[in-house]
Amino acid sequence: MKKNSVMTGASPSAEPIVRIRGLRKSFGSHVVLNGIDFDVLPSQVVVVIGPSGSGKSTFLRCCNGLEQPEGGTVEICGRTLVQDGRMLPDHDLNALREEVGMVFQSFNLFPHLSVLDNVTLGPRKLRGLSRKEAEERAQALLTKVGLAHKALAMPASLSGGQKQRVAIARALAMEPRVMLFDEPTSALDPELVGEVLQVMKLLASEGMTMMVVTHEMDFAREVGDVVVVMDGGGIIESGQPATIFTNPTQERTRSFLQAVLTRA
Ligand SMILES: Nc1ncnc2c1ncn2[C@@H]1O[C@H](COP(=O)(O)OP(=O)(O)OP(=O)(O)O)[C@@H](O)[C@H]1O
Repeated sequence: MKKNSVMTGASPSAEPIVRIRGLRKSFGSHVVLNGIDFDVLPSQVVVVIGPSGSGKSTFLRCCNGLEQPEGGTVEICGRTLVQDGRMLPDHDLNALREEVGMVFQSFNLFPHLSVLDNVTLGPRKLRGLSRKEAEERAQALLTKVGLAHKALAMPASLSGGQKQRVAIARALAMEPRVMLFDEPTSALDPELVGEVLQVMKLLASEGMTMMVVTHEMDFAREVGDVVVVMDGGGIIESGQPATIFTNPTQERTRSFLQAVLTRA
């Protein structure tokens, strides 16, 4: 079900959950982010698209402190993660990171732990939940992602789509305020993409605040409240999917969309 802006509560006057100002990041002399300003409002689904190498993943990784920017500010839930390129000290950084769930292209499950233990580890170790509490929460989340029957399985026995759904359950177990998805379906065989997108659509319909880097244009069009187009280290335009996909203001957006949609 596609949300509307009333259901999302994402009114322009709402306080942003993620607030980014002047974000700059380089690798050596290569400027990857050239001063990004952006807000993510509660319950918004922001889909970040753009050509390969345009800085999408780096942008996302700066939003939970996985990359250290040289300049600019990132605030999560009103607390400062990075200011003028300086990160929070480790202890505070870890606490703030718990507000931000991240799902990677490559799943990153712990291979030596069962599905259930993958999902309970964070809440037990970082949130101090008892095993019983953590397992109850994990079972509910595994049910939500359609994998209750795999609780005792090991990651190696799962398909890529199942691994990614476990990774989503694991991130949700920390009860994050915002979920970041970095190309969550790019490593999957085409027939497994749908089951992961379905879970993401469910989260969106429940009002989860999400930032999603993806090459899945149908997802961007159907589920995104805002589509952000990156190119050359900056946001070249952003807006509602209907506008971005039918009437982009930038020629670069038009040619990018033409290229990916023709390829699909
Ligand atoms: N750790 C790193 N060290 C050096 N260069 C890097 C590093 N991470 C990213 N880059 C470079 O930064 C640029 C942006 O990379 P990024 O992964 O953010 O782009 P992207 O838009 O997500 O690309 P893709 O769609 O191909 O994943 C690329 O040129 C990449 O090679």
